[in-house]
Amino acid sequence: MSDNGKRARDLGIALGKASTLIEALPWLQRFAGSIVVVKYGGNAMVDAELQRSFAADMVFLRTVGIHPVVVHGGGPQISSMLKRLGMQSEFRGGLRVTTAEAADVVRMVLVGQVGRELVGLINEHGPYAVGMSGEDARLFTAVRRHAIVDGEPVDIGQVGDVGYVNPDAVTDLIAAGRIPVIATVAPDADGVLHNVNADTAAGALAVALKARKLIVLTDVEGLYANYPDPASLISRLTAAELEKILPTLDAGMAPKMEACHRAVAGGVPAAHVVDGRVPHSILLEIFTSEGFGTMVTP
Ligand SMILES: Nc1ncnc2c1ncn2[C@@H]1O[C@H](COP(=O)(O)OP(=O)(O)O)[C@@H](O)[C@H]1O
Ligand SMILES: CC(=O)N[C@@H](CCC(=O)OP(=O)(O)O)C(=O)O
Repeated sequence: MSDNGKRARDLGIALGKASTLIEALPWLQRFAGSIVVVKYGGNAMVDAELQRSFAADMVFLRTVGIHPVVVHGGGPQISSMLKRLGMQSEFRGGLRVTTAEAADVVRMVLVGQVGRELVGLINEHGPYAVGMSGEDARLFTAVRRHAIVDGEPVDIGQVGDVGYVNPDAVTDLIAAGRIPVIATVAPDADGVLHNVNADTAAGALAVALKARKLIVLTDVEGLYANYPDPASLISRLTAAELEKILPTLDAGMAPKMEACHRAVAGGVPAAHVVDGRVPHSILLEIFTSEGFGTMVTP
């Protein structure tokens, strides 16, 4: 390539970067000062490089004046620990059957392992992340729930929905410029520990915090009308449209889409499912005009 050709190419690349930055301006203005709840899922968190880019994204959001709140899962990590301990691990209707012994392992893995690792990765950038669980300052009060299998309710032990949220501890951390990193175990009204699905908890927390957005990361591009046909990816749907297809969804997607529905029905202006396998997918969703993944609106 000639010198002129190289210069033209370099200029083209530089202009492309500048246009990406300027495209972000209206979104930076729109979302400054608002809370974004991000659900970081087990399957999108198994790759070390992706974990690092996720941590950088959270710090990026904080640095531009958005308040990220991380709710994390850890399903694969819990399954692997239960296996190491020689304990059975079974899912019914997308939820883990949780005995009292298993609930202790869930807490140990989510709070003591997955949460700690995420906090550590974010804090490589500065003293930002503080880990907590649904047990801290009564953040979540769980109510026992059943799994629905073939249309019938089935007892699956110490598994809870979020009955009540007291978000004060989270808002205190936000006000102090921290990034809350939340594990989703929670006591019920009698103090008994329950295992709460992380998508479910993120939806309930987004409502309680009056978040501007809920973003659920996963290991597919978004919601497919005809899973796994890639041509059937839904980029946008309303809560009413989602309500119609919720009963038809498979175990993996059901809690995510239910959480999006709960958030939007509870006043959150937009809920998104985005591909956590793509580095910086959260930034692409928030700061580009096209968005990314599936968006649910009221
Ligand atoms: N309609 C659908 N659209 C997209 N994914 C679906 C759909 N139905 C089922 N799935 C499955 O749901 C999975 C995501 O759920 P899950 O594995 O529980 O995620 P995570 O660990 O991120 O919480 C996808 O990998 C996909 O296999
Ligand atoms: C009741 C229930 O199923 N709880 C989940 C909690 C963790 C979770 O939700 O993790 P992911 O987001 O990685 O799936 C579990 O035990 O696996």
